[in-house]
Amino acid sequence: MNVIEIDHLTKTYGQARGITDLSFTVEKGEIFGFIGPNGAGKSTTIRTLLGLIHPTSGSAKIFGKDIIQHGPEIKREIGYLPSEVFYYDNMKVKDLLKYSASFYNKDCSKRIKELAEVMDLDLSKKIDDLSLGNKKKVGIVQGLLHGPKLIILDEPTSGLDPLMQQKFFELLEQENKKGATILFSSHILSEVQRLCNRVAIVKEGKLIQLEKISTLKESNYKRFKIETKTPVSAGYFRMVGVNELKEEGQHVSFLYKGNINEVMRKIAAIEIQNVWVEEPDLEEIFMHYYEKED
Ligand SMILES: Nc1ncnc2c1ncn2[C@@H]1O[C@H](COP(=O)(O)OP(=O)(O)OP(=O)(O)O)[C@@H](O)[C@H]1O
Repeated sequence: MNVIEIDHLTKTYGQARGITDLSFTVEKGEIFGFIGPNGAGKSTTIRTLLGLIHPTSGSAKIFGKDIIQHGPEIKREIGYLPSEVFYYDNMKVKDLLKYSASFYNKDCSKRIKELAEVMDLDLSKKIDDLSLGNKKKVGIVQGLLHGPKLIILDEPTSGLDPLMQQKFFELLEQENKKGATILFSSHILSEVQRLCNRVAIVKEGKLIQLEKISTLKESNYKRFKIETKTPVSAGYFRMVGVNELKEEGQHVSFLYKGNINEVMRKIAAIEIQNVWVEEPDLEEIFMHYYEKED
């Protein structure tokens, strides 16, 4: 079952491009990554899904229901963490969270306490006195307190220290195990790689790739690092499938995509000291997509 269905969604801001003809689906139970550089259209997509802005054309469904016709009903089952959180600074954290909880027809007080404990958030403090990271934690608790079926996170980790990021990810994994579907927007690839099953890559408002993280990593490039006994002649490894070739004396490195035997034969034909074949991280693969598309 699809929790999110985006169908040829376009949003323009006057003359400015937001997103263009975007289509993809997110299945129930997925942790779905939504990656792209600044200005790619991630927030525009999310804000459209939440009914905060209206699409110029196209449509989208959440839980099988049209986002415009059934907006308020859908939103009760969504937990949303915006990229930037703004609050009435004078309020205490617990009062703000109580107020947020009042929008749902359930008692969220126990869950608020649990979440605050996990995220190490002091409920008795005034919002005004909180650091940026702690304000972010308030947003996290606010987004999760009602046990939403769909969690939408827009660049959620900015401002959180590594320990808190880890705790936050564990929390998301627990929510996912309990059945929540997660849409996780980010420009930080390592966190998407760590958390998500599938990913949509957007660039300049358009979808350029939709892939399982495992496929994205496996079916593509391998990073070769080679140490030779004597310096190799310049361009020795320049062959079809080799990218980002760096030759520095006895050290050669490149990304390779293609028939592995061909590159192995090339390596075997010279005296080598050492060789490393690694999975490139998503960052490297991602940069490559972008270069290719430019
Ligand atoms: N209110 C607005 N008015 C005009 N243009 C806008 C508005 N909001 C977004 N845009 C434009 O739409 C495009 C997509 O922006 P969006 O904020 O959706 O990208 P993003 O991928 O979320 O990037 P970021 O990570 O920087 O938030 C950009 O070119 C941006 O300048």
